[in-house]
Formats: sequence, C-alpha cells, structure tokens
Amino acid sequence: MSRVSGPWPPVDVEPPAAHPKAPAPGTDLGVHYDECFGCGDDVEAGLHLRSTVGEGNTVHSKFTVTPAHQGAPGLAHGGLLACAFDEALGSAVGNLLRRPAVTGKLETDFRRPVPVGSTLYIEARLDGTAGRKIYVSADGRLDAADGPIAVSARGLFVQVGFEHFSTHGDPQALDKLAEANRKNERTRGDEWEINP
Ligand SMILES: CCCCCCCC/C=C\CCCCCCCC(=O)SCCNC(=O)CCNC(=O)[C@H](O)C(C)(C)COP(=O)(O)OP(=O)(O)OC[C@H]1O[C@@H](n2cnc3c(N)ncnc32)[C@H](O)[C@@H]1OP(=O)(O)O
Repeated sequence: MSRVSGPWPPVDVEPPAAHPKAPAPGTDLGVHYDECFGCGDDVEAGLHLRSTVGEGNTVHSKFTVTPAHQGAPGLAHGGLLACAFDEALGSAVGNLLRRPAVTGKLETDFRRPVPVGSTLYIEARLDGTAGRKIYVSADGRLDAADGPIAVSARGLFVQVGFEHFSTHGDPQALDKLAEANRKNERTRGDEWEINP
C-alpha cells in the first residue's frame, strides 16, 4: 500500500478566508471547554493541548506526552495522537473561520514513534473550503517547532448548525458553557463565542 495519499484538498476549494473577528497572530487561544479531553483543565489524564494563532491561517499547538497517554510501554498511543490533531485542526477551524463545525474525516500518518516525555509541536493550517466542507492539514514535530515530523494529518470538518450540539449533546452542559462564555465576554469586553 502506498504511503502517499491522493491530492489534497481532494476537490476544488475556495482559499480560506479568516473571519474578520478571528484572533490575531500571537493570540493564545485558551481552553474551549474545561471537560474537553484535548484541551480541558478538568481532565486530569487529558492532553492539555495549548494553542496560539500563527501567521497565514495557521494555529500552533503543543502537548506533552505523559504516562497516561501510552500505548506500548514508553510510547504514545496512536489514537491519542490522532486526538491531538483533531483538537489542533478543530481549533484552527473554530478560531480562524469562527464557524461551528465537526470532524467528518481525519487521516493520520504516523512517521516516527513519539516517546513519553516528548512534546509534539503541531502546526495546523486551513487549506480551503467548499460550501460546508472545510479542509485542513497539520504536521506534528518532535520536541521543537523545527524538529523532525512525527505525525501528519489531514481532515475534513463539516459546518453544522448549533442544533447539532443541542440535539445530540448535553443541553445542560451547553447552557453552563454559554453562561461561562457570557461572563468571560463581559470581563474581557469582547464578543467571543465558543464552538462546543
Ligand atoms: C460560532 C463559532 C464560534 C467559534 C469560536 C471558536 C472557539 C473554539 C473552537 C473550537 C475548538 C474545537 C476543538 C474540538 C475539535 C474536536 C472536533 C470533533 O472531534 S467533533 C466530533 C467528531 N465528529 C462527529 O461527531 C461528527 C459526526 N458526523 C455527523 O454529525 C455528520 O456525519 C456530519 C455533520 C459530519 C455530516 O452530516 P450532514 O448530514 O450534516 O451532511 P452530509 O451531507 O452528510 O455531509 C456534508 C458534506 O460533507 C461530505 N462528507 C461528510 N462526511 C464525509 C467523510 N467522512 N468523507 C468525505 N466527505 C464527507 C459529504 O459528502 C457532503 O458533501 P457534499 O456537500 O455532498 O459535496
């Protein structure tokens, strides 16, 4: 089987156009939901991924592999690495395009083992949009922003309405999250909205 995937994006796309209210390069993005496995502070064994806006429709994320993330002894579990890319790519979509969207497809290439204790530096980028379809990709480098690529990913996010979350998710938790965000907006004086 070839390691080379087909052309990307796989369809004709519009170039990505960042939302006029997208956070500027250099902005730390913080946690979008405390109980998110990818970034939440309340999930002890979670990835605690942290992200910053980069130049040119990119988001830079970092996470450090702990013993809670092992598959083989001393090595990161591939599924949790895929989770880190889902989070990093989702953060690029949510923050730069400010469109509510969910992962439709996520492809990962695991190129090098990722040991416990190492830090993955992920650069996620918007590749283009086609209607509701948003194409993104990312590279994860070992222990430095210019380290060797350990994992690469490509993803398709699909824009959804808010009812996707209210119908299929937990309405009470959504209300709590919305209230917390309203408080933050008042504190920070901005109009920040959150894709759950
Ligand atoms: C107000 C905004 C404010 C922003 C502020 C930002 C704050 C911070 C932001 C954010 C951080 C977030 C970080 C989190 C990241 C984690 C994300 C996740 O893990 S999400 C959970 C996992 N994913 C699911 O659970 C989806 C489950 N799937 C579905 O619900 C549906 O299948 C869905 C919505 C994906 C599509 O269903 P349909 O009925 O709406 O639409 P159909 O017609 O099926 O698809 C639309 C188009 O997409 C293509 N498509 C869909 N899935 C595809 C696939 N797997 N492969 C190829 N194409 C696919 C289809 O072929 C179609 O294309 P054609 O329009 O016909 O050209």
